Amino acid sequence: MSITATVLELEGLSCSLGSSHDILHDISLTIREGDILILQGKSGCGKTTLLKCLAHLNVYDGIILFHGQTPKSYGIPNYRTRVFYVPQRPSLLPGTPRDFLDVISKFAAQQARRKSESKLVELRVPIDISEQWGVTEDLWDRKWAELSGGESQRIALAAAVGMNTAEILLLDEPTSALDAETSLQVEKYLTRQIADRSSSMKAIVWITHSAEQGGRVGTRFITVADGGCREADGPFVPNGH
Ligand SMILES: Nc1ncnc2c1ncn2[C@@H]1O[C@H](COP(=O)(O)OP(=O)(O)OP(=O)(O)O)[C@@H](O)[C@H]1O
Repeated sequence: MSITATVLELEGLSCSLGSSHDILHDISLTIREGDILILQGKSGCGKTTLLKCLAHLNVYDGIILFHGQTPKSYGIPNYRTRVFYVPQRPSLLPGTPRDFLDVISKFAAQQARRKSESKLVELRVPIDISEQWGVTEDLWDRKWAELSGGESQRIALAAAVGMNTAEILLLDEPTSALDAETSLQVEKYLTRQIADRSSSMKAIVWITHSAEQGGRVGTRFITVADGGCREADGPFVPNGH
């Protein structure tokens, strides 16, 4: 029996976002190589809050370990290029997608230097991926705020996967603004990346409200409720339908 490597561990994670009660309370979870972990639950139950804790974007109590070390030990910007959060509404980001790519590429280049790799950071790759998903290159130079929801989702995802720095992708309803055909294309691309051993991407934590999508892409299924996480055998289908 092969033992799959642990990538990310949470121990006793709680988060209150400054309110008087915990939104998430004492969550422990292990994410392993090859996991596509589906996060489900009612609106407002804390799914995005959990994703943002994993990305070290929220203040939390408890421990997060990435390959056995804390996010701070990597330097937070470097950690965030490896545990990469793709927001539900990238349109709230400042500047243009190309500015975003420049920032990630600087961290990717630093990462490569640290590992003494000579690999060039190839900025064309994310643009080429987005073109496969129907986004033309000129949109990379528009302000995020001037893109449609679906355009900004595809561009943010293409940036996240195309830089080949992310080991864990944290996806917040990544296809909610896409048509069915493009959603399927994106799903196929992401699941292939996880199966491809030469890809840097080892696991995905994926929020979706669609049980069908969860069933197509997921390998593990977590329901967030009452501040905690419960693992199930399959996607959660509301009202048993
Ligand atoms: N910055 C904040 N400060 C205080 N409370 C917040 C903040 N952000 C979110 N909340 C609250 O935390 C709870 C969890 O929100 P969260 O966005 O994590 O839910 P969610 O499960 O992702 O919801 P949805 O499915 O609607 O996107 C909600 O009650 C929300 O109102």
